[in-house]
Amino acid sequence: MTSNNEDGVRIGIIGGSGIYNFDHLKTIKEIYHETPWGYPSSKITITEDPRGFKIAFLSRHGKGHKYNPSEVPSRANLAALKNIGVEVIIALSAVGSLREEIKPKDFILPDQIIDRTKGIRPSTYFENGLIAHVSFADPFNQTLSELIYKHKNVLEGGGSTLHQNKTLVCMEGPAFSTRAESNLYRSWGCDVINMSAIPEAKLAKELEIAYQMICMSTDYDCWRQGEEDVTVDVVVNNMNKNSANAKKLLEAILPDLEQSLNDGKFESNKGSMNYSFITNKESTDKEQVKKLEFVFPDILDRLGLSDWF
Ligand SMILES: CSC[C@H]1O[C@H](OP(=O)(O)O)[C@H](O)[C@@H]1O
Ligand SMILES: Nc1ncnc2[nH]cnc12
Repeated sequence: MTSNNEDGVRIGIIGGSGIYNFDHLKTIKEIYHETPWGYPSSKITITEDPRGFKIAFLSRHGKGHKYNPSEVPSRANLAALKNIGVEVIIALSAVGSLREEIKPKDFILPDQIIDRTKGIRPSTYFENGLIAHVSFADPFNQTLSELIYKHKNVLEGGGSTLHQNKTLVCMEGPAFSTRAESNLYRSWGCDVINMSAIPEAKLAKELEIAYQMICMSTDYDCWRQGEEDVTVDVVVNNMNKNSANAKKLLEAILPDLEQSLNDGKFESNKGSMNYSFITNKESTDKEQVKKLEFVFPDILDRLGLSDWF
């Protein structure tokens, strides 16, 4: 399978609960292709901004919100975006707040994750005879986080605050947390909670994509006395209010992001996986290498196996 980046798309946006399209930009086309890891959760919409820059939008839970967080085909989602040329992803997510000072309708840029998923989500491209261990010490891209944070005043005008460098706990779901769990996460130093950052952030690292999640607070989960416990109703109501702010923030970020891409500020991710492969040549599985060509067209060169096919 070959790379398909003739559209020159370099930026991807993943929409979460309550954000199922990015329709204030001009739609150029929709793409829905199968990847070696199956179909993505939705068509990818290729849009063009006023400066002629192409942006790919993908809905994490699919049209009409049909995949629960454990079912989201994250490997296909990230592979499809990488295959069309995406180098940078901004992922949107509705989160619960575990801190008094992070109010519903505030936005958060996490810099750390605690993984409380249960191992039931496929979360690597490197298995079955081609193994690699990616460095995941810093799950988000700090350059991207800084770039987004510079535009915090876009939100402050509307009374919301943008918080930076917070710790996100990603739980399995789909049921929300018990009160004891919510308090436990607070005692661990977690600031916000969702069900979506894992494996998305891991897979983005494996694909050498600069990835930052913009979290939008919708509720105080269930730890806060006197506050309504989280329900889908509360999340959806507050996401309806958050989505206008999310689009405003994205509009402010995009010109800056495009300039940074043109200036090569995200080049350092490229080639980072070269230090992660561990399988020796004799034990490497050819089928697995073929599969990975979809996301790494130069995988044979990288593995020193150019004489293979
Ligand atoms: C609809 S409430 C729980 C749901 O909301 C968040 O989704 P997303 O991250 O895609 O915005 C959270 O992670 C859960 O999946
Ligand atoms: N309280 C919460 N727990 C997990 N995911 C969420 N998404 C929005 N609010 C949430």
